Amino acid sequence: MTGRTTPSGASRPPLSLDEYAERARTRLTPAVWDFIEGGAGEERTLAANRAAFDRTRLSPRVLTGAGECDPSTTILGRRWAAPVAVAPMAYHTLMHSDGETATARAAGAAGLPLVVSTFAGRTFAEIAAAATSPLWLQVYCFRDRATTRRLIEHAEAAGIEALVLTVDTPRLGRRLRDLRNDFRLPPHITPANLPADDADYSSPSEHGRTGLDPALDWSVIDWLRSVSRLPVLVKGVMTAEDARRAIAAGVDGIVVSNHGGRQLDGAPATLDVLAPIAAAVDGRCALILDGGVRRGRDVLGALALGADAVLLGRPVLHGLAVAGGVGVAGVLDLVLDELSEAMTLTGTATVADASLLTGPEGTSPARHRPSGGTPRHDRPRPPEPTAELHKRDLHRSVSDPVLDTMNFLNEITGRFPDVVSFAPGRPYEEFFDKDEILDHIRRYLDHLAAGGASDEAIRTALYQYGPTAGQIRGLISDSLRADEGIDAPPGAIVVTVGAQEGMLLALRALFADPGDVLLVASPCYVGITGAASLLGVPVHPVEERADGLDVADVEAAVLAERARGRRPRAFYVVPDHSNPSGNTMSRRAREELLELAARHDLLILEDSPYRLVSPGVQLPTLKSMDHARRVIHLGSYSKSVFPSARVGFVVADQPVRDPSGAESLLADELAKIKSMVTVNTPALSQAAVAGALLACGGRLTERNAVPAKHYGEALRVTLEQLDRHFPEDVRDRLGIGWNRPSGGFFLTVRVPFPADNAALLRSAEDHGVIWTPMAYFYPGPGGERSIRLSFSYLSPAEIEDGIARLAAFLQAEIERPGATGPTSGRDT
Ligand SMILES: Cc1cc2nc3c(=O)[nH]c(=O)nc-3n(C[C@H](O)[C@H](O)[C@H](O)COP(=O)(O)O)c2cc1C
Repeated sequence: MTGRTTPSGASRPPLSLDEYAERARTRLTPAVWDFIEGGAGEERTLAANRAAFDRTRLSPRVLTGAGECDPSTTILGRRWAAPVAVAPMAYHTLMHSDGETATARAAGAAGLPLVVSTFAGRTFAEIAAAATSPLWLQVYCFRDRATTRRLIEHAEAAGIEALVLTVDTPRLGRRLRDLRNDFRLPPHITPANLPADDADYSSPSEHGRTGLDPALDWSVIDWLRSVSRLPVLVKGVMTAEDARRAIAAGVDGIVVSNHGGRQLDGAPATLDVLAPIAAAVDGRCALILDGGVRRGRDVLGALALGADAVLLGRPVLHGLAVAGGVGVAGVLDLVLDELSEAMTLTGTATVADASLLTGPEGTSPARHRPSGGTPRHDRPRPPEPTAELHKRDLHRSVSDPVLDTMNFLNEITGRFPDVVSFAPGRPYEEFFDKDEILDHIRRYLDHLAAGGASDEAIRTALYQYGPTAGQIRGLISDSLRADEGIDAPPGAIVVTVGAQEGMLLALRALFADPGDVLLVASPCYVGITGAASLLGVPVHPVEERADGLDVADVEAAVLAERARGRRPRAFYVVPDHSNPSGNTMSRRAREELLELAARHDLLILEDSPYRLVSPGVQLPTLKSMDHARRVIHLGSYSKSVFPSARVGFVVADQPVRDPSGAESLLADELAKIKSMVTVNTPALSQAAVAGALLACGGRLTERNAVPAKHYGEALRVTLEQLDRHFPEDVRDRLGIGWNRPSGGFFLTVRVPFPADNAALLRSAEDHGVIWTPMAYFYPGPGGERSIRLSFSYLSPAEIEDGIARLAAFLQAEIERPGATGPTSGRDT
């Protein structure tokens, strides 16, 4: 260790990060010192960062019984020894020839992550070989996106775990010290992970001006997601509003940063903007702060104001300059030691408790006020600390808006119980008889007895765990043959808890590689996109045209994904009376889709729950037309029997060969997965559905003749009322239109204004009618000016009343000033 010589002649390690800085200064050339130490302009922001921490006061708390403190924390699912990581900084090789490898080794020894700069001086492979703790990549987005993409791909190949997009650098700030020094990198200092071609990296500011993309907007997050599946953080957010935008863009974390005062001089100190940003973020993603952290207690101060962790910048470079990796280790150990001291003296047992501390010159939060003069024996026992979970530590799907889609609707329905609701896609309740369910179960038991089953066997079938793939597969197989022309042996069927479980099983089994993509017709039933989100399956929406799905669009999507190096694995579609659009694929389109599937080795997930409750003759299912076993058919009895049974099924007759050459069916593999999901579909539910199938000889079309007529009538009344309120000339003038499905539960109405949650609220509040914004069903942008009307749950009289209310709402909305301006997304 290179320490200074004390008056007594002994060399001692630095006792503070400032001492490290002092020693580093003497070891570096003035120009390099200025390069790392300097800020932009008059360095007001640089100074403000530190001053904000200097103002911070932490109140000591005594006799808390906290004992040994635990500074460890979990960020993006990984345990860190303390809430500190090394900030991304260019060219560690300027400080020491080992550069980032030394830093990575020291960070690993301390159990802290390193954020590797786009301009690292050592290669990702070298850094990864030295690292033993998480590595993240800081990303600068270049004008040439291909360079950025390759950078990310190389980093991913080396095992980088997250991307930190720096968003405060459309150009480099004017750093006067560098300008005065005419600072240039020595020829041997180059960015090891960027192309060494014609780019001149010697002047960072000059390269920044020509290389960095100055026109980035929030869509860059989508772009990053399209090139990488890694978590994405944005670094450089300084306002609550931008934090909200970042969350809306789907980031996994935010770094509150002013780039260590090196960009906009005059920007506030990061610590000063932290609290409002933390309030806006509200635990929805990881929140990290950097700038001016120079002591362990600064870490605690940032945590107290809502940060989950901090990045340490310049002090790491100081350590590196002083003694290479040993110096970095010294710096990190010192910070952790100081943090431990601060935690212990403030009675902060864990980092979660840090939120209870005082902020800068703040006051102690009420939770920590002493309990006053209450006599000891009367005092209530302090409450047991409850386990507190953070959303950011949960799987990212729980923050996916898809999984939240229906919350707003439910909330509105609860608040306005008297509205006419065109929202729920539910069967009409008048068709249910409270005693019929018992008859169904009785009939099934009689059927088992008639088949020779003993009382004991029947008892077992009803009360015990059952076969995973289901116990009514024979009846389902017969019914599919009678009703749908689908020839599926019982062994090719798995009985599921609703079609929803079928989707989950099929996706889990089929999507084995991160490059496998699910294509979906869009707008799309949220059950499938939600399941894909749970499983981390990437989704590529294929947009329906006004008159339905065009198979050429599916092919274009297949080719586009192939060009990106991903494998389109399956296409999900509701061919008949689709939810949500109501469209039906023509026979020709079905044939074309099957041909396309054969041509491109694509599987089709066919989901068709509305056929058997729709009037008239239905087109053949894709599965009945499928002679090459390309179609996996997802079935549901929710509409054709009743939804509370939660019984569905999958027909998966695809042969699966294992390495020894043995063959099974995909259904067998799905059953294995099911054994770890729901074990088996409840026997009671299967018995009820079986009884219903037996009652009609498996012919659900016959059983549903009356409901199908009713739903057809509901559709007719809905269309008739729309026509009545908006005759052709009126609807053309107003810019309103709708499709005319031939069955199902839904239709789409196009409107000339944004049909968003705010409009829905006005519709409920002022006009007593509810519908579903079509945008809910688009995996990407789209549907902003369309609504879904569901007519299945309403009587003709309610529909008549509801459409009159809807007409009044549409009229009022069109007359609202500015309501019919353009939207950013596509309309349907
Ligand atoms: C020499 C130096 C190089 C830097 N290079 C980068 C970089 O390549 N990418 C980036 O996002 N931030 C970069 N930063 C900013 C840091 O990541 C961080 O925001 C800042 O240094 C934190 O402030 P602190 O140094 O006061 O701790 C750099 C900072 C310094 C001092």
